[in-house]
Parts: sequence; C-alpha cells; structure tokens
Amino acid sequence: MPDFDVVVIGAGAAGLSVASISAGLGLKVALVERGRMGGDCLNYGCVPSKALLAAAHAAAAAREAGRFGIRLPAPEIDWAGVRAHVQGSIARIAPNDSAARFRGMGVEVIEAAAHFVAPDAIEVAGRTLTFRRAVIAAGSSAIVPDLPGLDGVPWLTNETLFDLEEPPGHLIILGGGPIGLEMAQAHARLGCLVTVIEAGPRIAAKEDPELVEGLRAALVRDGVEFREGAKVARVEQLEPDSLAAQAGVVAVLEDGSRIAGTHLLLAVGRAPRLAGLDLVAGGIEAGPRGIVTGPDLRSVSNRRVWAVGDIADPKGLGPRAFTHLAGQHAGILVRSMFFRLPFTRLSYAALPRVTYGDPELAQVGLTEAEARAAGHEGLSILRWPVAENDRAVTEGRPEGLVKLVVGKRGRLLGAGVLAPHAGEMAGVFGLMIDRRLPLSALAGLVLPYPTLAETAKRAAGDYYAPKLLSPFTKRLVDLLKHLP
Ligand SMILES: Cc1cc2nc3c(=O)[nH]c(=O)nc-3n(C[C@H](O)[C@H](O)[C@H](O)COP(=O)(O)OP(=O)(O)OC[C@H]3O[C@@H](n4cnc5c(N)ncnc54)[C@H](O)[C@@H]3O)c2cc1C
Ligand SMILES: NC(=O)c1ccc[n+]([C@@H]2O[C@H](COP(=O)([O-])OP(=O)(O)OC[C@H]3O[C@@H](n4cnc5c(N)ncnc54)[C@H](O)[C@@H]3O)[C@@H](O)[C@H]2O)c1
Repeated sequence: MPDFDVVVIGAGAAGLSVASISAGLGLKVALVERGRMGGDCLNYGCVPSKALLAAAHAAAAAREAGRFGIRLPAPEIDWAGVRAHVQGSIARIAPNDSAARFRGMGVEVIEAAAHFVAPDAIEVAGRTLTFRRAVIAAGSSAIVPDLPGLDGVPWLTNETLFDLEEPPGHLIILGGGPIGLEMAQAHARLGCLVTVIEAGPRIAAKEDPELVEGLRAALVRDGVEFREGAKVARVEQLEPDSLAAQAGVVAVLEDGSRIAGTHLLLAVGRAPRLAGLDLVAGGIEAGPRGIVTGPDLRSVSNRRVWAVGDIADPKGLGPRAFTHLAGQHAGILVRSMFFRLPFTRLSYAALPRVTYGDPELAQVGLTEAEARAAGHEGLSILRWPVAENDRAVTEGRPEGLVKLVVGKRGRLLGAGVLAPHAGEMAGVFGLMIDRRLPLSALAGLVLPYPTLAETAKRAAGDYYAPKLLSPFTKRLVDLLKHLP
C-alpha cells in the first residue's frame, strides 16, 4: 500500500486548491512546502502588490481631489505605514492558507523540500513517501537575466521588493510586463522616481496596443519614464556621493546612455521551479517552460504525476502564471485524476487577465492581433470609448476603451477593456466566451445605470445597429405602423 493517495508538492494557490479538494474527497493527502504557506501570490505576488497599489491609489486620489473641489494638502507618504498595510493584508489572508487550517482538514502538512527518488516516491525531511498520485505545484520564480555586471550590484525581485524598509529614491525596473508596470505605477504614486526599461519594442507586448496606449499615458502622467526597445548592455555599481545619498545602480544601455537609480527590480519574466525536484528520478519530462503535460494536466511521461499552476506546461497551450488559473487547473485535475473522465481538456479560450494599474487593463479571450493570427475570418471589431459613459463622466475618469473582437455569427472571441476597475467586467465576458453566448445576450442585458459595464453593452449594441436601422427594417416598421 502506498503511504499516500495524493502527495502535493508546493502550497501555493495551485497546491492548496488540489490538497483541499483531495482531502474533501476523503483521500489520504500529504502537502509539502519548503517556504511560506500560500506561496507567491500571498507572500510575494498578488497580495502585497495589490496592497501597495491600493496605498498608491489613495495617494493619487488625495493629489487629484482638487478636481472635485476638495482641497487637501499634498499627501505625505509614511513608508512604515504603507508597509504595515502591505504586511497587514498578507497577515489577514494568511490563516486561509495556513498549515493549521490544512491539518484541520486532515491533510498531513510537511514543511520541508521534496524531491523525487522514484516514479512513485518522494523524499522529504529524511522520509521516503510513496504515493498513488503526485501533483507538482512548485510554481515559478523571477528570471535573473544573464546581464554583465549583475553579480556585482544589489538587485530586487518580487521576493525582496516588499521588504524594503525605506522607499526607493529611484527605482529602475527591467521589464515592462504586468509586474514591471504595476510596480512602476505603485512606486511613482508613492513618490519614487521610476524608470522602466523594456527590451522589446513596446511595454505590455501581449496586450492590445490600442489599450496599452492609454495605460502608458496614465503611467507617464504619474511620472514613470519609459525606455522601450532599449537593451541593457551591462549594469554597474553607483557609489554614494554628495549628490546621491543612497548608493545605487547604473544601467548602461546598448546605445551608450546611462540610467542611474538607487534600486534595480528584475521583472523580465518567470521560470518554472524545476531545480531540486529530481524529475529524472521521477521519470518526469520537463522543458525550460515547465513540466510537460497533456491537455488533462497529466505528465506525458509518468502517468502517476500531474502538474498544476505556473509550473505546468500543457502541450499546445503553454504555461500561464495567474492565481485564478490554479482554480481552473484544480477543476481539470478533479475530472482527470479522480473521476477519470475521458476527453478532459484544458482551454484558455475564456481565461481572463488584468494588469492592475489605474486604469486597469483587462483582457479575456483573444486580442484582435491574436484572432487574426489564428486565422479567424469575418471579424468585427467593436469599440466604445469610456468617455461616452455617464458614470465615467461623473467620476471624472473619462479615459479608456472597450474593444470587442467578434467572429462569425456574432460570437464573442475576445474582449479588452481599459477603464477604472476594468477587471470587474471580465466575468461577464468570460461567461459569454465560455458558454458561447451570442453577442445579443450582452447587447440585450439590462444593466444598472450608471455603471461602467454599460460601455460593454453599448459596444455590443453597435454590432446590431446597422441591421436594426437598415432600409429593410425601416420599410417593415412603416408597414407595421398601419396595423391597429
Ligand atoms: C509580483 C506579482 C504579482 C502578481 N499578481 C497577480 C495577480 O494580481 N493576479 C494573478 O492572478 N496572478 C498574479 N501573479 C501570479 C501568481 O502569483 C502566480 O500565478 C501564482 O502564485 C502561482 O501559484 P502556484 O501555486 O503555481 O505557485 P507558487 O505560488 O509559486 O507556489 C509554489 C510553492 O511551491 C513551493 N516549492 C517549490 N519547490 C518545492 C519543493 N521542491 N518542495 C516543497 N515545496 C516547493 C514554493 O516554496 C512555493 O511556495 C503575480 C505574481 C507576481 C510575482
Ligand atoms: N495582474 C496580474 O495578473 C499579474 C501581475 C503580475 C504578474 N503576473 C504574472 O506573472 C507573469 C510574469 O510577469 P513579468 O512582468 O515578470 O513577465 P512578462 O514575461 O509578462 O514580461 C516581461 C517583460 O520583460 C521584457 N524583458 C525581457 N528581458 C528583458 C531585459 N533583459 N531587459 C528589459 N526587458 C526585458 C520582456 O520583453 C517583457 O515585456 C505574467 O506573465 C503574469 O502571468 C500577473
């Protein structure tokens, strides 16, 4: 008899979801975590970053209050208070992910590093544990680029950024993806100088350029400086002098220009945490993007093993790094691992993503470029500017755009929104795409007035407007008016 029905490696969002479902189904479960329970999202990712952004938005709201006729003095940033909010947010959520809570569910929580010693066994804290099924949920960590000089200067990643006891004087951020952009706005609004260096031709390369334009403009207004299409040739230590109170770092670009700052944040992407797992001993195939699985998240080489969360590299889909993915993966796992349902297939067609700037940039399904690249024909692109929305006017926030990508027969393929709290609209779009609802469902929805979500309804309505106001419809109405 194996020691456990299910062994889960990693207690981040993905591992915790799997462990709680497995225990709920009455299975004997071990959950192994070598770091902090809750993983990246709680300790070094979503929670501290969103808490820092909330503090930053409060400062920005105080600065902007004058627009509403409310006069306030310029806000003073109490960094210790900001940190207390960030750490307090983590502390308030931590009990949900704690070892005590999971032990209460009947899970054996082992706080140590695990590695495979055989296709059906791991070793942890000197014990060899055999399993019927293993789930690898070891997540991903920040890529440290191979940059000349990097080993001679101090640098930060998401694992160290939130521990700073003083605010950075000038934060240089390498990478203009979601981490770089969110942290750029947070720090700029909290009074730091911020420069984002993006090696690619533009920031937020995965997002729709029409929406990115507004986000970039908002960050520039906050004082963020962007260097796009700029490659760092090397980094150098900046010694403290009479001008710079803090020592720091100089990024020397390939064109020879030098950007000096006090701190350097690496936000150039994520790499799966494969090291130390001894996947070869487990007979588990992996590549540079993660553990290779089928569309049911089952390892292609060891049928006892599944992979979930950031570390999974499902064939044909590739890895994704979102906390809400953990829940989706857990759902697939239940069908595939426990109920052995054939044809269990993961799909990212309705997977939402949000860059939590102010305004937020939300995308569900395909962008226009992705839909065209995928060969969808007869596309309709519908746009509705946020400036036309009454709620946006009353809130003094007229910037932004809703953009719908519609395929044949009015099927929604993708939706992008740049607006305050745009992420709150993602659910409706996800439901429409996932359940293949016609666009008329959105166009006919009765939404409360005044809400920003009305922009989505107005964009959808545009799809039907030409038909509704066609000469044929007008003739029909002209005939019908004669009826009693
Ligand atoms: C700054 C930042 C902000 C983010 N913001 C958002 C957001 O707003 N929304 C969103 O959806 N996503 C966000 N993400 C992404 C999100 O945090 C990740 O997608 C999510 O945490 C992945 O969960 P996971 O369980 O796969 O991995 P993790 O959370 O990384 O958990 C894996 C765990 O496995 C443990 N582990 C690794 N190897 C071993 C081993 N050998 N033995 C034992 N334990 C091991 C690790 O210690 C870790 O705790 C953000 C990420 C970052 C970095
Ligand atoms: N709001 C959210 O949901 C959220 C927030 C943060 C992170 N995340 C997840 O974490 C993942 C990782 O985020 P990320 O921003 O680190 O990665 P990313 O891969 O999304 O973006 C990294 C950026 O860095 C650039 N880059 C690469 N090498 C560079 C170099 N040497 N110099 C300068 N720029 C360089 C890339 O061109 C790219 O634009 C995201 O893809 C996302 O899935 C999600």
